[in-house]
Amino acid sequence: MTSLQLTAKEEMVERFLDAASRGDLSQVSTLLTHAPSLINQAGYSGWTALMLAARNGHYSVVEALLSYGCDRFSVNSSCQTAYDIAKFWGHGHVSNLLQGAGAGGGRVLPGPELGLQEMYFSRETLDRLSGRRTDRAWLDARQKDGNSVYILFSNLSPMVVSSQEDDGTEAETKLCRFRYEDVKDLLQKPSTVLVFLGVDRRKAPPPSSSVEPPAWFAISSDEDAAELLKRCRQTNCCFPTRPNRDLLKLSEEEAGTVAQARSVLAWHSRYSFCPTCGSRTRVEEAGYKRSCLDQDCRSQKGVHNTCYPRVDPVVIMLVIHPDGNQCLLGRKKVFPVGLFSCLAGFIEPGETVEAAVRREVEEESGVKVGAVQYVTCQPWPMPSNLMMGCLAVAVSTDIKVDENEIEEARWFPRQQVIDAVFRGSSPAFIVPPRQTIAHQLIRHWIGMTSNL
Ligand SMILES: NC(=O)C1=CN([C@@H]2O[C@H](COP(=O)(O)OP(=O)(O)OC[C@H]3O[C@@H](n4cnc5c(N)ncnc54)[C@H](OP(=O)(O)O)[C@@H]3O)[C@@H](O)[C@H]2O)C=CC1
Ligand SMILES: [Mg+2]
Ligand SMILES: [Mg+2]
Ligand SMILES: [Mg+2]
Ligand SMILES: [Zn+2]
Repeated sequence: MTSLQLTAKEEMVERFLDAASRGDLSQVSTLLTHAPSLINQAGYSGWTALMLAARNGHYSVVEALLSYGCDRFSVNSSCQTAYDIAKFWGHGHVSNLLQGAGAGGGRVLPGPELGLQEMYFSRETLDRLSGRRTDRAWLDARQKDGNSVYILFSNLSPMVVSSQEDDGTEAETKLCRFRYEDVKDLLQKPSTVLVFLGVDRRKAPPPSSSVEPPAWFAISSDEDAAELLKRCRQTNCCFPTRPNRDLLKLSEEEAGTVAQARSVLAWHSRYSFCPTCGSRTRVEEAGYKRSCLDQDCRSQKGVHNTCYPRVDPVVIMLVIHPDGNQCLLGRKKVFPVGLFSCLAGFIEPGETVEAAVRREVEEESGVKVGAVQYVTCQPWPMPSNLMMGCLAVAVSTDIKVDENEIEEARWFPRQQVIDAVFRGSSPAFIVPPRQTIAHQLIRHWIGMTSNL
């Protein structure tokens, strides 16, 4: 009798799932009225009625199942929700419905924001106007213009002001902005470095107007930091001391400006002498060139990239397990407790992006990588990296870490990664902050539904 009852129940689940899959709204409703417990039953590979209806784009069935209170967060054996499935199969109306159904509830699974987001440090609010860098008269006029904006750096940190919430927590960090009159004495000092960053795109006047949009400059000063702070009329201003953390608190717009300014200033601080002959150098082209003062130096002849700001290319990669459902993350000793991130490494001379990915992954984790796909990049001004983000597919899975670089590396199942990104109740590990390309690559992978 018991086995007969079980068979009947299994048969009912099958009919229910089949009706959802075909989009048979009346049968779905009838079955649910008689047996409400069917609603979250799963069949083959953990597929529920909601997932099957979503797979085939049956909007009204999805709507009915949601109104009956089905669990839209349940996942199949590939850790995909009905939302993932609808999105993958291009049923935008269904994925929007599933997305909207979550309003008010805590988000625990990916939403449409999982698409690649604008990368922190990459917003270009200034038009660099590189053609103007040699126009001395124009630059002089812009420097003295009362609308021009100066940002002040000490020891490669920009002066910022942090506002505080009532509860004492830090709300926002903003750049302190200065006018020509506030800094003109600093501009006279030989040790000061001045960089023209560009003109404000947000304040571009109509084409017929003769008014120019505000120009932005970065100043690096070796004056005592406490003295520099006195120039600001605001209280709570400071020069942050931990760029990797503190510079991530700026708005997207200011972060883009700081990325440009800090990278150029970091280059000035490292290249004050000619790398070719050791002579002194002269700053030219509005802070974008340093020329050797020795006329006979080889750097004066032919193409010499030592004269221009340097950028170091770095690969950063999320390595996917051959089963498609786990990714490889590692931690360095210096990371905060529990934090795991993508592996990364400097590209070596004469190396392609793909070869650097394969070499760094094998060096640091012992895992061999096959296919490599470029995804996106991020300027990382600590001091001047261009992070090239890739997805890489592993062809071996045994881990043997290089303890000089990495403390630990592990394969993390997709569901654990989802929980960590969306702060599930007890995540197995901590992901890097949203401002990092490592975070964005992880989210990108979660948003992919490669196993469907
Ligand atoms: N935005 C993000 O999400 C992330 C950014 N990063 C950044 O990427 C960069 C590279 O990552 P990392 O794992 O450290 O790189 P690597 O794995 O290549 O290891 C760095 C080490 O390699 C040596 N090295 C080789 N070539 C260079 C070079 N051109 N410049 C500097 N050092 C070199 C250095 O050794 P030695 O010092 O002994 O000479 C350095 O300590 C770091 O600056 C890091 O801040 C990393 C992860 C995430
Ligand atoms: Mg390495
Ligand atoms: Mg590394
Ligand atoms: Mg390396
Ligand atoms: Zn020289």
